[in-house]
Amino acid sequence: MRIGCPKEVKDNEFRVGLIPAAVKAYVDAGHEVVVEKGAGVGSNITDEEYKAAGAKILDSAKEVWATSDMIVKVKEPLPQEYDLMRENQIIYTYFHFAADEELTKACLEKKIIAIAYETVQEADGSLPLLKPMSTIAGRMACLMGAYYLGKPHGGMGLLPTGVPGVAPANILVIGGGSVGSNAARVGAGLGARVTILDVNPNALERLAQTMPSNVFPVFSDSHTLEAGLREADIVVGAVLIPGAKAPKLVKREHLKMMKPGSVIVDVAIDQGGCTETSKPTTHSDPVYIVDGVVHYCVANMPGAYARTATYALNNSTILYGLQLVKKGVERAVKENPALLKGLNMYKGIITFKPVAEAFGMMDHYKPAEEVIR
Ligand SMILES: NC(=O)C1=CN([C@@H]2O[C@H](COP(=O)(O)OP(=O)(O)OC[C@H]3O[C@@H](n4cnc5c(N)ncnc54)[C@H](O)[C@@H]3O)[C@@H](O)[C@H]2O)C=CC1
Ligand SMILES: CC(=O)C(=O)O
Ligand SMILES: [Mg+2]
Repeated sequence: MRIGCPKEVKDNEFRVGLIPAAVKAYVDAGHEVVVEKGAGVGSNITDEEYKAAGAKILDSAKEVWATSDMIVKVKEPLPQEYDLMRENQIIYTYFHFAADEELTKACLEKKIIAIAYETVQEADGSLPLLKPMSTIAGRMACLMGAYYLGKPHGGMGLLPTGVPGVAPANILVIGGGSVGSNAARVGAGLGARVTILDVNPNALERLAQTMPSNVFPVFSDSHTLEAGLREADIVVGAVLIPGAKAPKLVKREHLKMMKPGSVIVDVAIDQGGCTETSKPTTHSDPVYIVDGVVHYCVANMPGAYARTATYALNNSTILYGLQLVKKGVERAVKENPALLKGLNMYKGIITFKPVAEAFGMMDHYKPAEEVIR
């Protein structure tokens, strides 16, 4: 198989789909790897390092897309990449289809095979290809919140650590999975009082056992959410129903109950966001204000810490990527139920139900098990 890695095109996206060690692993398995010139620069990886690992460097994204059987990326294809996708091409990347109807329709029309990192799911419910980036975005969330609490950045002017004689911030984290637990830990490290909400009793139990004493795991319902929003200086949106549009838990009317100059960091924005007033923003223009509340909704947060993120991502993607190329996509997903869950689209058919449901496109849906026999 020929594996291609184009340079990312999203705003301030410095990650790259392959590291040199991953290139070497594919080459050692008997495959060919092509990398777009300069694709690794944002993660401090040179073309020479890719060449030394066995890759061929191509001058343009067009050549990479045109000649590869499998594309390995980080972010979803953007509109300028839609015409580069080819029928039957495997695209192995984050898609977050349920938040993006235009992307869903473009990929269906192009009849690609979409293996979405974010829905590859092991039997224990874990999301091994989302987790490394959730860890990074979670660790960033309270730092971003802290920054935007600063008066020059639109916030109320509260230093989250507090100082002797003045109380620290209250932080509300909605969702206690990978993003939420990492956000809570960093928030606690800053010295804030952290409340973390979840609906899963097992998640609450795990948090209660592992979190520092200034983190309070609480069951999430309309009352605890409202109480948390009223007292919060920073809110972190970290809920997920895998592959589905995020539930809009924070409503427009909630903003009026919140403190003026408080900050919402809606990490769940890549699945549409868990706040009614959230819309995706970029690293170049990360925040906007609604009803006095600062909204930070960057959909590719880990792109800012690309060196760490690229390596963390590859540590997980290579295991499943090798299965795809060694066995071919059909046999690989048949033999590995975790990868089957990652199959979101197969040659013009949606194979992941929450995506079809998000856009009323059930007529384009067939279960993955039926499509791959
Ligand atoms: N913006 C960005 O750059 C990034 C965004 N993300 C996104 O962050 C989101 C969270 O990801 P993870 O933490 O990995 O997911 P996860 O599956 O580890 O955790 C989600 C948690 O939300 C909880 N939950 C579901 N419904 C809830 C409700 N109604 N109230 C309270 N809790 C609820 C679940 O029980 C679960 O514990 C995802 O949308 C993910 O794609 C992840 C990385 C980067
Ligand atoms: C998960 C995701 O959307 C990201 O890392 O950018
Ligand atoms: Mg998008």
